[in-house]
Amino acid sequence: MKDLPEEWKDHQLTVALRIRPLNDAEIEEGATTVAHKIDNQMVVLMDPCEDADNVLRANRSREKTYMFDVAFDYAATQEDVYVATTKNLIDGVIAGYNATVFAYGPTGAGKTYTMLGLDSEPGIYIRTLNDLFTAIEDSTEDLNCSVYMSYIEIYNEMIRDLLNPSSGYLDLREDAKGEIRIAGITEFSTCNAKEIMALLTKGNKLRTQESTAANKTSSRSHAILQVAVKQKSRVKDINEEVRVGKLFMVDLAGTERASQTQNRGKRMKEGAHINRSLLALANCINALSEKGGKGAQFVNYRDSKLTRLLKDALGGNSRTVMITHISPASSNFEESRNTLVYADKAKNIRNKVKRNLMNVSYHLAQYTSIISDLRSEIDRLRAKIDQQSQEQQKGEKAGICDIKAEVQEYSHGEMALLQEQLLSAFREQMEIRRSLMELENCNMELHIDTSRHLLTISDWERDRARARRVRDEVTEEKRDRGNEEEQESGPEEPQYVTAAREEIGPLLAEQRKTMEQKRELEEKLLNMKLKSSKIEELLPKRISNSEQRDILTLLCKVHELELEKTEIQSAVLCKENVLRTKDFIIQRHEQQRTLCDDIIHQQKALIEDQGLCVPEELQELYSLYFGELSDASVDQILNLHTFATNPRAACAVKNSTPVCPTEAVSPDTLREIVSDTKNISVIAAKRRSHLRVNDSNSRVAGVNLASGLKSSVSMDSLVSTLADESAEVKRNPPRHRGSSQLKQDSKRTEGRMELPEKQQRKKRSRSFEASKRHVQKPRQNPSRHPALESISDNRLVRPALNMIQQLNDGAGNPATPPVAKMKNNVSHFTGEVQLQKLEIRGTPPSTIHQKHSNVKRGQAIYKQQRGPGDVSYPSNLLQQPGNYKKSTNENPRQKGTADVNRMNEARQKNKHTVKRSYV
Ligand SMILES: Nc1ncnc2c1ncn2[C@@H]1O[C@H](COP(=O)(O)OP(=O)(O)OP(=O)(O)O)[C@@H](O)[C@H]1O
Repeated sequence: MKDLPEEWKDHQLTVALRIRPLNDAEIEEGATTVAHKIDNQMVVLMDPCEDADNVLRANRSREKTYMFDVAFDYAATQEDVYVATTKNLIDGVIAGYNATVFAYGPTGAGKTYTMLGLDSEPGIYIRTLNDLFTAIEDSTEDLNCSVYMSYIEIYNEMIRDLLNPSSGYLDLREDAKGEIRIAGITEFSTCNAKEIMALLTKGNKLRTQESTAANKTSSRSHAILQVAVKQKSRVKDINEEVRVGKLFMVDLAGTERASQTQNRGKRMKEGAHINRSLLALANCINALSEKGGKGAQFVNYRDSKLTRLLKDALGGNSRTVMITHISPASSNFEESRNTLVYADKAKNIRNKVKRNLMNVSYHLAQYTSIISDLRSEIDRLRAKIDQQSQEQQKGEKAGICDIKAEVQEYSHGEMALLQEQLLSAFREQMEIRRSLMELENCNMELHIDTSRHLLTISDWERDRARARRVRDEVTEEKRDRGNEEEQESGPEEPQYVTAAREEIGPLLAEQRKTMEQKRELEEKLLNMKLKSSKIEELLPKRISNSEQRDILTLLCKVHELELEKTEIQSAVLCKENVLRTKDFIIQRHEQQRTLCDDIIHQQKALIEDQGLCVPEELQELYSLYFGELSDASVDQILNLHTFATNPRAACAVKNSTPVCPTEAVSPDTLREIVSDTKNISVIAAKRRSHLRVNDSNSRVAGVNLASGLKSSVSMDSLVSTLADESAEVKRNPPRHRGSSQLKQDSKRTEGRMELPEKQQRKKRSRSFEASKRHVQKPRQNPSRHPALESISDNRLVRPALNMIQQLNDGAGNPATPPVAKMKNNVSHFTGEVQLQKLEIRGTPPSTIHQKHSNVKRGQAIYKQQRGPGDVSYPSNLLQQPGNYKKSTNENPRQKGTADVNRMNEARQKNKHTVKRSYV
């Protein structure tokens, strides 16, 4: 599958600037040109108030230069703008990436002109669609491609389908993956550019446009044209990959000042909505530019439907181009300056773009049903084979004449036809099963969404009830004191709760729809099963020769292999879930640990600044902490972890076997690892000695260190399993060993590794490696599990088809008995499946334990520092731990992010202090 260059994926928002020509009204009012393009990237904006005769040029600073990715002025044609901004997004969309182009700027600055254009000068919409279809036609890849188009407008914060206006106002919904969707939107599937143009024209006629003083054809809404290119392989397969690239083209309404547009009544209300949503957009741009797309600055997309819809385009998975528009006129100086400031900020936004590859995902519960179906199918086929063999034996006794007749009756061609029919019935069944699973997935997502909304509402209701209770109590008290005051009304329902209430209805309707579709598919599956059993009945009643029996056996085998594959996929899915959870835990621990580190560093600086004397026990903890958390120690532990997860390297060390230089772990690395192993043993021994000291001496501040160090004990056991040498270190805790001693130990180990008496183990280790290498195929997509990667190579029906192909090929070739060849294939295939099983391994929990122990230790030190001493801490420092433990009133959906944000913010605030003291 064709991929795009790396720079495409880590993408900085492309910002273009277009200065339109002065219009008649501006010329009439005597406006001068204040915005000039200097070169292809630079523009200058001059303040019209500047006095040209002032030789000292006191206002010089008001002449401001801006740099953009590309700049156009009145001389630029529509084609120039399209080629420089949008044309090169098309390849990406076809390759399965998202892209967005949006026109931004004040009213009358030329946004609609750029996006839609005129009949004689078509804009970006039409040019892009034309080129998109041409590119699809020219594509040489063997893919089934379909193009879907939708066109909506956001008018007064309401979404209207421009291709199906009768559908009323539509709702926004966030799916389980956090993607924003428009519920009930009409997506037209088209196969030619003409059709899509007709749809576009139809939609444009429906877009809300009015005349204002600033623009005769002012767009009163934001229009979003979405084109999705969906491609899948022509070969049907349960592991089939679907590639979906989406292109959003957005023509925003323009910012406007009531004085400038002279709007009243309805127009003014529209203007207020437009300004509000554009303000939300500007806020998002501000927040995103400050964090450069990476930091922890909270970006509030929820403030308007526009920002919710543009969430991916601004801060997510999309390559985005912003075409900013300004008027060159002096009368529009203020608008132009504001627009340029935002456009300048937007340049800092960074997006990570990833290909939208949807491996047809399977729901876990569905696996169970498929597995049991396949099992019963196998049992049935086996029973049939047994029965046929018995009958054959009887038949042999009955007489050879009957068999001959049957053989003639079922000629070779007929048998092949029956096989083909059986296999295609089986394929169709798998297809239906896949659709069923997709529906099940979809249903599950809808269910999760509904539950989440219900949770949001119930949380809010609970908070409101609590607030009401408190208010009632206060009112009661006031009344008792004779203070009769007007009763306050309760808090207003927040927007996200109202949105949740609104979204529940459509979600339930959607669920009913998917259930109905599921029922229909189940019926179809039942019919398919009946059909295949009828085909089987057509097979010869009595197996007349071994070839026929082998064909049945092979059919059985195909089912068995399918079953194994399904089981493997199911296991992978489970494992991925577990890994995802582990990742999350690690991430949380990492953040907590960093926070603890910062606090400890600050507290230590404070103690040192104030010249306080630290209890010996705390001092010991400090040295242990700084020693262990130094980068070197962590690297060693990580190395050890890598090493421990590599069975071959572990085996080599255990057996002191030299490793072949061509193999994955070089002797150097191995030596380092052995030395690391020993260093870690030393650390572990130190820990134990501290543990003993703490057990006997302390419990002073109620710090249960033992619990914090539990994981280090498990680390010890890991070390002892890996290297025999560590046992020696354990018996004799090397408290006084220096680094030179460690080096000697390491050399000794090296020497031992050269000993020849472990030849046999070495051989075993090599043969294991050979089998492993066979499994380790190059990874196409690093985000996928390697096992899944290799499974997708073994397509469902391909082995069966190959076998039949071989049967046909080998028919006329006496040198290659077809069935024997097929058997070979089957056993090879079975071997592959077994090796795939070997590939699926869990992640040893040592990483999590290690991080967990670091966090615990950080917390222990923190507690000791905060103990009953009389040190006065700065208030921001005292707030931190409380902050991240405290439960918040935020929307539960945002709670996790809010916690993380708070922690990062706290870290950010304290960073420079830490640097001053320690770096
Ligand atoms: N580059 C250009 N060359 C020639 N005419 C232009 C150019 N840009 C804009 N115009 C003209 O200026 C007028 C206003 O442009 P347009 O309607 O595109 O503005 P807009 O930014 O979309 O405004 P609004 O936000 O109010 O919808 C139109 O008559 C348009 O034809």
